[in-house]
Amino acid sequence: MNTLFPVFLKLEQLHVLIVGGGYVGLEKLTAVLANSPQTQVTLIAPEIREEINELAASHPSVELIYDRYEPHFLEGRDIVIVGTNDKAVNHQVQQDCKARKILVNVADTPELCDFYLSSVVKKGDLKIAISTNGKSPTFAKRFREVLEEILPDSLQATLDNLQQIRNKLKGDFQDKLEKLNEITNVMK
Ligand SMILES: C[C@@]1(CC(=O)O)c2cc3[nH]c(cc4nc(cc5[nH]c(cc(n2)[C@H]1CCC(=O)O)[C@@](C)(CC(=O)O)[C@@H]5CCC(=O)O)C(CC(=O)O)=C4CCC(=O)O)c(CCC(=O)O)c3CC(=O)O
Ligand SMILES: NC(=O)C1=CN([C@@H]2O[C@H](COP(=O)(O)OP(=O)(O)OC[C@H]3O[C@@H](n4cnc5c(N)ncnc54)[C@H](O)[C@@H]3O)[C@@H](O)[C@H]2O)C=CC1
Repeated sequence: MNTLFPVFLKLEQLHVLIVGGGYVGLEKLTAVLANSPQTQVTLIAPEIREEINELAASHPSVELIYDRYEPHFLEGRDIVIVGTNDKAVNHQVQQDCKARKILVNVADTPELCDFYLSSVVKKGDLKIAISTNGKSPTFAKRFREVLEEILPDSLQATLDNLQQIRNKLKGDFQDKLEKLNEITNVMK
């Protein structure tokens, strides 16, 4: 049973810390910015990949710090993602976050994660997050590709129309609900 509880975070209202500037740091920073490009992200590592520098150059809200992890970097952070190549450091970050009640993702250690990243399907305003409960990220990636392929581009127009209708509908909550259920019945 997959007991993970899905939410869609307003990440652009939060401050994210990424510890590690290698492939994992790059992958996670890319995932953050692809969804929430204006997120305040601080990434710290003694060595930082060139691609991360390029991303930071095109995203003013990303700050890079060339330093080793120290607990004081957690100050003011809401969410932390850690993926250094030093397991002891990753573990230390996780413990420091736990002590401060900051949610933490330890990229290659599911048992130390408070949350997992998901594969994300996007069609305009429609967003679908996929979890395999950590069983197979590669399956999640492939399934994302399948959904991206089959979802029509016209979905955005449908959502825009439905929003207009929703805003125009009069009556109480129950009336609106019935009307919207009726209109969208064709989807079944
Ligand atoms: C638990 C979780 C925690 C977390 O990282 O949040 C986790 C853990 C681990 N990933 C590993 C490996 C890989 N991860 C990917 C890719 C993605 N991994 C992502 C999420 C998650 N990965 C969380 C569970 C999500 C779920 O429930 O399915 C995605 C969806 C989101 C993202 O990272 O942005 C993103 C796809 C995005 C997309 O394209 O749609 C690929 C494939 C590739 O890169 O092409 C590989 C190599 C192939 C393979 O192993 O499958 C390893 C082994 C490390 C090792 O062997 O050392 C572990 C550790 C372990 O499993 O123990
Ligand atoms: N490359 C991949 O796709 C995956 C890698 N992993 C594992 O994740 C870990 C990281 O992988 P990569 O990013 O590829 O490694 P990498 O070697 O490319 O990068 C490691 C990063 O950690 C930083 N670092 C080291 N000590 C630090 C400290 N004390 N404080 C802050 N930053 C520190 C380094 O400066 C560097 O930026 C490895 O243990 C790897 O086995 C897990 C899943 C996938």
